[in-house]
Amino acid sequence: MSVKATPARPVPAARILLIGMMGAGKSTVGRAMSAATGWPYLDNDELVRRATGVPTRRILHERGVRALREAEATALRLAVEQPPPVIAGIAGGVVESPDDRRVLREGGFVVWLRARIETLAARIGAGSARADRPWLEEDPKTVLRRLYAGREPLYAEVASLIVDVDDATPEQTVTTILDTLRARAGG
Ligand SMILES: Nc1ncnc2c1ncn2[C@@H]1O[C@H](COP(=O)(O)OP(=O)(O)O)[C@@H](O)[C@H]1O
Ligand SMILES: O=C(O)C1=C[C@@H](OP(=O)(O)O)[C@@H](O)[C@H](O)C1
Ligand SMILES: [Mg+2]
Repeated sequence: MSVKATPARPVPAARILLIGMMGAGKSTVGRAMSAATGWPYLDNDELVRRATGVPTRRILHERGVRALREAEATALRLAVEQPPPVIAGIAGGVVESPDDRRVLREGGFVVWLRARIETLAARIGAGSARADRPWLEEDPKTVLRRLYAGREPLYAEVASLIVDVDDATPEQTVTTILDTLRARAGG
């Protein structure tokens, strides 16, 4: 399948907030969208480091899950303060907080990159992608299933757009999102 190299019309400036489970492709799609649009991409990991001075993995190991969630909630608030156009990759777990769901809904165009457990496990179950994800020290599929069961309705609740990413390249997902923004702006 070919991907449009040049958008038919300019995409209206937006604050795009990418959400979804770890391994859904938030960082990859965010960077591909940045390359396609020239808009800046801010990743949760980078925002956490900016807010706390410490990488996400170290926060988890040294201060625990509560501290990591707090840092990721702060990162979300930094993301929604950025003037559009901007793209941000939001931590997978922030939807578990009602307050953070409100910040998401009010903060931008929320895109849920939805993927099956099998897709997530295949993408993060091995190699450096797994090493970077402290949550997956047990069996990845078991962890993913448990987390996803609680989060699926919450992602649905906050999403402005849902994109199924299982069979899409990052570039195809970018095109889907940008086409939707253009269409919603009347073009
Ligand atoms: N559409 C895709 N097809 C195949 N692999 C992908 C796709 N999107 C991401 N990946 C791979 O999956 C892994 C996780 O992607 P990443 O962007 O880090 O996800 P997230 O930020 O949502 O946790 C990376 O190794 C990445 O290269
Ligand atoms: O889903 C989660 O609970 C988490 C996902 C990770 O980010 P990615 O979604 O970029 O892997 C990171 O925020 C943290 O380890 C928690
Ligand atoms: Mg990521």
